[in-house]
Amino acid sequence: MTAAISLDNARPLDIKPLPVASTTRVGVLLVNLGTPDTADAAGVRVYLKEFLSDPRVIEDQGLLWKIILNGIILNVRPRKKARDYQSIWNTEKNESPLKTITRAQSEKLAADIADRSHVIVDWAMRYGNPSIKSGVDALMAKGCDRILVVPLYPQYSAATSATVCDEAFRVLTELRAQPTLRVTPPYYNDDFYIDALAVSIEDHLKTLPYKPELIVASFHGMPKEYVDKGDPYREQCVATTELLRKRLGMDDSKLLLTFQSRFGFSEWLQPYTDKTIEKLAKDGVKRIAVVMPGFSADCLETLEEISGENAEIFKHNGGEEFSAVPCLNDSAPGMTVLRQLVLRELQGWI
Ligand SMILES: C=CC1=C(C)c2cc3[nH]c(cc4nc(cc5[nH]c(cc1n2)c(C)c5CCC(=O)O)C(CCC(=O)O)=C4C)c(C)c3C=C
Ligand SMILES: [Fe+2]
Ligand SMILES: [Fe+2]
Repeated sequence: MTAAISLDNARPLDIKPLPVASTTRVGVLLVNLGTPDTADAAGVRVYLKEFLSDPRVIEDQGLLWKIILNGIILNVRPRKKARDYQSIWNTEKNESPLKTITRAQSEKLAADIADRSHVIVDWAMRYGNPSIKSGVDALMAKGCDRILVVPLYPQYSAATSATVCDEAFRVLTELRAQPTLRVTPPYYNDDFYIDALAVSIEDHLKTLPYKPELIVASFHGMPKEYVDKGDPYREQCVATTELLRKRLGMDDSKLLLTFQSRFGFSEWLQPYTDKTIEKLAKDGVKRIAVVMPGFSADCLETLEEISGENAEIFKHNGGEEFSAVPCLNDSAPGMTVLRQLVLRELQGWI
């Protein structure tokens, strides 16, 4: 996988169109990570149990892990995390922001490509609801015999992208008449993604009454061991950050790369976001902005952990101004990313 990492993001989009396959309908299924159905301990418990029982996420699912998960984590963590979810919950729709935003992305993408009337767009969550199975069933019920699965992660990791594929293909194992599946590749180095990130940062900075001294690009972390075993995730985060630096004309002292959301006691990818932010404040940096390029939608990890916890860490240690750049979400630049990615990968099908 290492050889596949590329900083060459100049792939043209005007590739000669392939001959179009004769098909009934084509489905596009956007898939994000998943989130609890309710912001109470019971809802978070169900979600965490499914998530943390996935061997793509916790690779060692041995007896010791089962004891820790069922005996400690699922008894302690849901109560605390339920409070965190309550602090960001979309009370109007009674759902987590990750669901609201993924649905909006799906609806806008459908409207964006409405001129291709035989394409149907839907969305799903890898853990929780709506499930990948319900998404595949719904698309098939509408006559889709080809489905493009879109893992909503710019950088590939086995813990995110691969487990979406695992589940999509597992769903197909239950079918006699299967639809044909395609999966979009990671888009960590595509021009349209880097441009959208740059525009979203520049637009956000214009809204601030101050100029940040530097920007922290914080990606979700993972155990270092997974990368040591060959997961290309870190290299793709590095590539995204380098391309973004180039695009914004910043060096590594002005656009820092960090990893957040450490879980458990093993070493995760470093530098850690919270430790970096603490050190910056202690070193006298007063104004920072944080961007989270690895999240295609705002969620617990961006809204609570970064905008809440990490802003607090910064200010507690002497920092003065902290601002988080919203994720691409269903913004115009964000929708351009999804449209370009999907239309490129649908070639030959539409
Ligand atoms: C070993 C555990 C985890 C790995 C590996 C991991 C990788 C990973 N996760 C995301 C994206 C998201 N993670 C989110 C929440 C979340 N992540 C973990 C653990 C691992 N993630 C947990 C236990 C949780 C739940 C919250 C908590 O208990 O701390 C979310 C937010 C979901 C939401 O409801 O808003 C996202 C998104 C990526 C991209 C990634 C890749 C390395
Ligand atoms: Fe996570
Ligand atoms: Fe977190």
